[in-house]
Amino acid sequence: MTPFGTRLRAAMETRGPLCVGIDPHGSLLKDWGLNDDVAGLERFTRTTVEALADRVAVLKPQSAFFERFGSRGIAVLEKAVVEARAAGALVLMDAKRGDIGSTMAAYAATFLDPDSPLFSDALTLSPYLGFGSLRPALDAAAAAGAGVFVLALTSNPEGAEVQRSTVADGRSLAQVMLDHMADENAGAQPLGSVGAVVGATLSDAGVNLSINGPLLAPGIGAQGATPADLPRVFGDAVGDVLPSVSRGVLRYGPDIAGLRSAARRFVDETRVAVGA
Ligand SMILES: O=c1ccn([C@@H]2O[C@H](COP(=O)(O)O)[C@@H](O)[C@H]2O)c(=O)[nH]1
Repeated sequence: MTPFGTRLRAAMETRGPLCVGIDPHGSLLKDWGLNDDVAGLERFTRTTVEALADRVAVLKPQSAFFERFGSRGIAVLEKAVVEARAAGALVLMDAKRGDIGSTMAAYAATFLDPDSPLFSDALTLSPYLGFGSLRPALDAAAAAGAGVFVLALTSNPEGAEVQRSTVADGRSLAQVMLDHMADENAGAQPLGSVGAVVGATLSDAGVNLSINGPLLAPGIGAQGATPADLPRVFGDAVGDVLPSVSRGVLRYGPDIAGLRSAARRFVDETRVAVGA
C-alpha cells in the first residue's frame, strides 16, 4: 500500500487539512436525543461517518468511548472503521497504546495488521515507556503502509510535567521523542508516516518540530484553541499540521448538514490561518 504519509498529504490537499474526532461522549448522545447505550452509540457513530467520511481527510475514533460498552461497543467501532475507510476517509485510531515491546507487538497486531478487524490507517502511540518500546508498532505500520502518531506535547496542561522535563543533554523529553520521529522519517517524501501529537492549546511549542512527518494538533474547539493559533504554535512547520476537532464539530449533530458545515468552517479557517 502507498505509505500513510503520502496518502495523508494527498488527502489534506484534496479534502482539506482536518481530522474530525468521533468521540461519543454520553453528554453528546443526550444532546443528539439518543440514549447513552449501544443503540445510541451506533446511531451517533453511523450518522457521523455518513456525514463526514466522504469529505474530511481523516476521521479519528476515540477508542475509549467505544470500549466503555465492551464487546458490543467494539463491534460498533469495527463497523465504523470499515465504513469510513470505504467512503474514502483515512482512519486514525486514537487508542494511545504504549507498553513493553512484546505487548506492543499485540497492539500492533490489533490495529496495524491489515487482516485485523480493527485495522486502521494510523494509530496514536504513547512513547513514555521509551521510544524503542514502540518498535513493533513502527515496523508493523511501515509493513502495512500505515502510520502512527506519537505523543510529544499533549494538549492537556498536566502533560508539561513529564514532557517538558529535561534529560542529561538538556533536551526536553518531548524533543527527544521528536528527534526519534525525525530519524524514522528521514528521506521520506513528500511526508513521513511517523507523526507527532502536539497540542494546539500550547502557548508556544518551544521545540524543533522539523520531523518530516505530520503534526496532529488536538485541542481546537472545546479545549479552547482555534485555527488562528496554529501559526504561533507551529511556526515554520505549520504546513504539516493536521488540526483535530471532536466536540467542536460533533455538537452540530445530529443534523448532517450541520456537521458538514462545521467541518467545512474548520477547513476554511485553517486554510486562511496557514495561508494555504
Ligand atoms: O494531546 C492530546 C491528544 C489527544 N487528544 C484527543 O483528542 C480528542 C479531543 O477532543 P475535543 O472534543 O476536540 O476536545 C480527544 O479524543 C482526546 O483524547 C487530545 O485532546 N489531546
